[in-house]
Amino acid sequence: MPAAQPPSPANLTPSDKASSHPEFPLEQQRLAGTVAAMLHQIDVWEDRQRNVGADLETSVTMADIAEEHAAMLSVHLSQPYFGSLRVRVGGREQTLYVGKHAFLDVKGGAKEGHNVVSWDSEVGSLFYTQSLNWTPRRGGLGTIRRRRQLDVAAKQLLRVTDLYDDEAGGDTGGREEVLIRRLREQSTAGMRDVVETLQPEQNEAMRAPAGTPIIIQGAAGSGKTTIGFHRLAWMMNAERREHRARPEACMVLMPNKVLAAYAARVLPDLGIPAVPVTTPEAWAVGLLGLEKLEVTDRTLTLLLTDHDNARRALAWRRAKLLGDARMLDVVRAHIQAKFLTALQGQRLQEQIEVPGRDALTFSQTEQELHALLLDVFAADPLSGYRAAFRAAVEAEALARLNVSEAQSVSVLRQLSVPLTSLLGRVFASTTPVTEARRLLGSAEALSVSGLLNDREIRLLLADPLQSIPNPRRAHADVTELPVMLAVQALTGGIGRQVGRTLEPFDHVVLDEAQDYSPLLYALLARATREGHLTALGDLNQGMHGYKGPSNWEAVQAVLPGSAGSARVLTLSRTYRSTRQITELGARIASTYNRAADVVGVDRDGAEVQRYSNGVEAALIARAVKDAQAAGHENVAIVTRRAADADRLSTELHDHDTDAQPITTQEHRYRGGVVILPVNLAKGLEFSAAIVANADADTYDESTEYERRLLYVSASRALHWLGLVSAGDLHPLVG
Ligand SMILES: Nc1ncnc2c1ncn2[C@@H]1O[C@H](COP(=O)(O)OP(=O)(O)OP(=O)(O)O)[C@@H](O)[C@H]1O
Repeated sequence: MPAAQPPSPANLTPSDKASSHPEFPLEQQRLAGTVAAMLHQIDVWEDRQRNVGADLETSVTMADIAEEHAAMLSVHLSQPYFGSLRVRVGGREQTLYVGKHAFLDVKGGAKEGHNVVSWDSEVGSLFYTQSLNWTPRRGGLGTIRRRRQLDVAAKQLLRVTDLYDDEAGGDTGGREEVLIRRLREQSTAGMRDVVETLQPEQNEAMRAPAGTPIIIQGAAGSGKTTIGFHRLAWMMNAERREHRARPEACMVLMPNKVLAAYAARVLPDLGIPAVPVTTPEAWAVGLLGLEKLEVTDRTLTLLLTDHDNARRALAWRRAKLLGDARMLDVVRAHIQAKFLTALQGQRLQEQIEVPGRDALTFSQTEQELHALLLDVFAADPLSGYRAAFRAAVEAEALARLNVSEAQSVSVLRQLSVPLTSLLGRVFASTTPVTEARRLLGSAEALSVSGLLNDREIRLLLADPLQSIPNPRRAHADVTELPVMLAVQALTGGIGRQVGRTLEPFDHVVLDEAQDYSPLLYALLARATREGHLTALGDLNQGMHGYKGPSNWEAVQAVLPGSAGSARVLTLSRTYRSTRQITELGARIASTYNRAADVVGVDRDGAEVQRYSNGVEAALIARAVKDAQAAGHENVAIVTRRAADADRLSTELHDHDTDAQPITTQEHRYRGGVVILPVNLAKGLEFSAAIVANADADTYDESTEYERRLLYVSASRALHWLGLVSAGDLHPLVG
């Protein structure tokens, strides 16, 4: 059944029956008034003659700031708002308009002004909740009388939909109607914002008190990633006060670079284009200063290729233990012992010249240095032991020599060389990669903390991955990377590089959070302001249980919060796909996940199309044509492996089908017809998806991991899904 061209603001016109709402003309008038008020304000800001201050410099600054305001507001002229709220406070009724950007209509005045409140303000939240009462800041009781969605595009009102109306008996069902209209739209080449249709439970998760670490748990398509980005934007609002975050001081971590680039496209729409988006591995190797390091996942290779169950179990348990949060203290105890040993026999004695004073000597005995280092360990500095020890010795010198502030620069310069050489003797041999491996290869080093029992130490010393080759280049395995990062964090520091110093991130968002170890969480918590980590994940979708936490409690335990301890918030509905696609996905997921019963938005679509028993490339080409004939431009062909995608993209040429391959992390998704392996498709979504090789040979039915991959492949489509096999289709989807 070919899908009709789904409606979108672009192809809706006011002549639709939507304009039949009795207040449509009134709202139209109001919109014209708001646009005029905004235009007037933009003119005022752009008029450099008006923005004059006491002197030239102040005038230039004022004019620049005004121009910046004008530029920010101009972006929102075409859609000043998307909804309104009729509220009653203290016996007075008022209508508030809600948009993506706040606007204060100075000229219009408080009464008939065309003000717009921002979606991420406290008042804006009232548009999304289910509750009908609230306590305004000034006290008293506020009541919601009406919630109204206003579809606006290109300064035109397209549709008026009441979501709740006191006078019409309360809930109108309009919220679901608006949501379904939105979900019928075609996919784009980037993640979209959902500011206009945020659902109540998503709104609540997004607005969990700032300063509280949160873990958003939800099934595939429940909007976790989307909500994580919205929370980040919400964190930038001035109303968050001391918790307010700066875009450039935040970080988003996505599981691969293709997804990172796809998701980052939502940032400008949310008004936060400057947020860095990267992957945990890229961030880790960058911090280690080893950008060329190849990151492997040899445990995964072993789990997929080795049939010796005992060895597989050993590899799994060892990887789990490497990511255990206790490893931070294991590393800590080991390197502290190492540095204290290296300090033995060291002392410092230096002649210092200070003009106008007799020759001075600054000296530190081994015992004194030892005491300073213990103080540094106790302070647990963000900058790491090395920098903090240097600062401690310098502070000691300035205090002992009792020099003026002006003289201190010269004193520190004279101390610099001998101090660097002392630091070299104590810390130099500790590079994160070698030290982590030294620790993991020594029973003695592993036992220093007293945290690991003999069985655990033996497990870490074992090498179940022996048979899996290592690359020729310098490499690190994903399972050992967090231990290396722990060495780095404690010795050289961890956080956001600002010039030559490290500062904590204002806020960090971690996607696919079920695939990262508690140790990584402990390190991220260290690198970030307290309580400012948002993790998005689904324990049921875990592809890499050996790397991830066994439960969210293990993560909560290592995430301190300044405004409350870590909370797990669950999103219960899924939004991505039509009923037909959601049902097929649920069938696959139910084979490994008893909690697979997710509630999807009930949206009807095309039947799932099946193509089998023929020439593979010809069948895929036919599926692509069918998807396009059904009106879908963004079509993905999902393969099991990158090599299949490369081969098929060539073979498809013989069938007049051009599919762009996305087979490495360096490729970017730009829309159109693409062909990509399932590991790079995770997190992406397309109007139509075609699962290539959807058969039991490719996705081994007896292996849970393979069934999980089949689920990921089959759950990428919004509207149209095709399943292809040269032979019979996989029993789970046939
Ligand atoms: N409130 C909403 N309004 C409109 N669309 C929504 C809403 N919430 C989610 N969506 C849409 O649902 C789809 C899935 O969202 P998203 O990718 O954030 O989910 P996810 O939980 O991270 O999925 P996965 O686990 O598969 O990565 C996207 O197309 C998103 O735009």
